[in-house]
Amino acid sequence: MCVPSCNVTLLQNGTYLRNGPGVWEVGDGSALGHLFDGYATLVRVSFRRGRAAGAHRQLESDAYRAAKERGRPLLREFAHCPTKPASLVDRARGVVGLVTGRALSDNANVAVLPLGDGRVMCLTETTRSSALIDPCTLATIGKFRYADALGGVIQAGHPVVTGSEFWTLLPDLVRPGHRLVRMAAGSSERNVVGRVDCRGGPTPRWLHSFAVTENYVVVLEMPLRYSISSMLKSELAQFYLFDWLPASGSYMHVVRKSTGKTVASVEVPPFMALHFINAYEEEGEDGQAAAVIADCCEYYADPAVLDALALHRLRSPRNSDAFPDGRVGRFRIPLDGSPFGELEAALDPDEHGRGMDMCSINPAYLGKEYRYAYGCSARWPCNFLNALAKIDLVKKTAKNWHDEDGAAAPSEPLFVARPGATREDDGVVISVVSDVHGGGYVLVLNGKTFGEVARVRLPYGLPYGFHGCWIAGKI
Ligand SMILES: CC(=O)/C=C/C=C(C)/C=C/C1=C(C)CCCC1(C)C
Ligand SMILES: CC(/C=C/C=O)=C\C=C\C=O
Ligand SMILES: [Fe+2]
Repeated sequence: MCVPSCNVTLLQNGTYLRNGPGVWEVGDGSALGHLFDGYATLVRVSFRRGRAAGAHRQLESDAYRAAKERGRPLLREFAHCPTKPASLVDRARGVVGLVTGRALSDNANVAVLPLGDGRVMCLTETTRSSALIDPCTLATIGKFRYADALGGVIQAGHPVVTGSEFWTLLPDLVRPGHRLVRMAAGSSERNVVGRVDCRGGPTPRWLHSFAVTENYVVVLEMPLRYSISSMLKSELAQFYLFDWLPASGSYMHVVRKSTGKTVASVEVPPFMALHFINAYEEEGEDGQAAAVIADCCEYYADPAVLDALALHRLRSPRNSDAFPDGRVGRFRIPLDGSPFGELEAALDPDEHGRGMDMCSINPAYLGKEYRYAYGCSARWPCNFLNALAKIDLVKKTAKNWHDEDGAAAPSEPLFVARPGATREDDGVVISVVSDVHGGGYVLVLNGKTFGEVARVRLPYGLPYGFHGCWIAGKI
């Protein structure tokens, strides 16, 4: 569906793409109940010669098609289990569905990623969700078929994609750990680079994202572990598919990209994080990397954020059920064999406000020492993130943006650098804002001042989305 073009002043031509959940009801009101479960809705906003034009379209996953046909969700989503098996045969079928991944949803609503070779991939955390889309029409082209025999049913929600390569982690549900894999642009074959073993328990940890530096991959182990019994019994565990087991410890691992060897594995204070922001190497006096610094959006070691994103909580009166506090959690992981790492707030959370998640950075600083991050925050107690923040990690300050009535929900602010820029914050920040009246607009902020460059009002509101990307030039 197309929206009318609007006059805007912009710094370059290109296309903003965003993925996220958009449809929670199928059939006669049969509904999914969690933000993470909505069937994927893609959004495109193309900027050309100072004008913007947009479109949105549903991603045609098997899960979405089957739910529409049968009038109810049939596959296991993040927070949804289809009907409980009534007999032993049903249970055995469930186990086969799990081992093959066929019982798990392919609703690719988390990320949309240009692979650097013209292909654009959408995915969620099931391997079978990986799909290719046409960035222009937003049509679903088909499944992304990996040309390798790595198998496995689960993958990280956030591969790290540069212009030339794709890194991801494949959780191993049998021997708790993650395989680190790499795929070159233009190829569909993933190669195993190494493996990280999970510490302290029989099941792997949940990992939505990981971080990279120039030479290393940083893998988190928080106390949220896959519940194998939830999978086998087709029941929800304490936190959907996961159990919170703080006694099993929290760890951070660092793997060298060139060898796949784990060079550090340290215990850290308990934490809860979905998203890394960035990571980089800190030099010692000898000029060699002495530590890895990894920043994430951290919820004070409280998994309650997962429940806070249930739809009944998001639809409750705004000021009850306030969204859990968050901070920029900064890990320092020593590379000298010390057994412990540190975790502290990178700045006083009062600077950005309550809540902090969905960050982006200037992509040229991926894996390098950086200064600025842009994220969603909560200026006032609210059951959703209702503001945007530009964080200065050197001065430890933040600039904030919020809609006039303070109640709109702006999605992940995506930083787009100005071509030829030399300053880290020289560019714009794009966010799609859903307002409380059911409408919305595309917001463009100045990356440096965080002042408004443009608002492009949409003829209808769009749901809150997850992660986006920028494709420069014409697609
Ligand atoms: C949006 C976000 O932070 C996390 C999303 C995670 C998802 C959608 C995980 C999905 C899964 C399924 C779709 C099937 C069962 C396995 C699991 C990995 C939980
Ligand atoms: C943390 C979050 C949304 C918060 C909104 O208030 C969404 C996480 C999405 C993961 O991809
Ligand atoms: Fe995410």
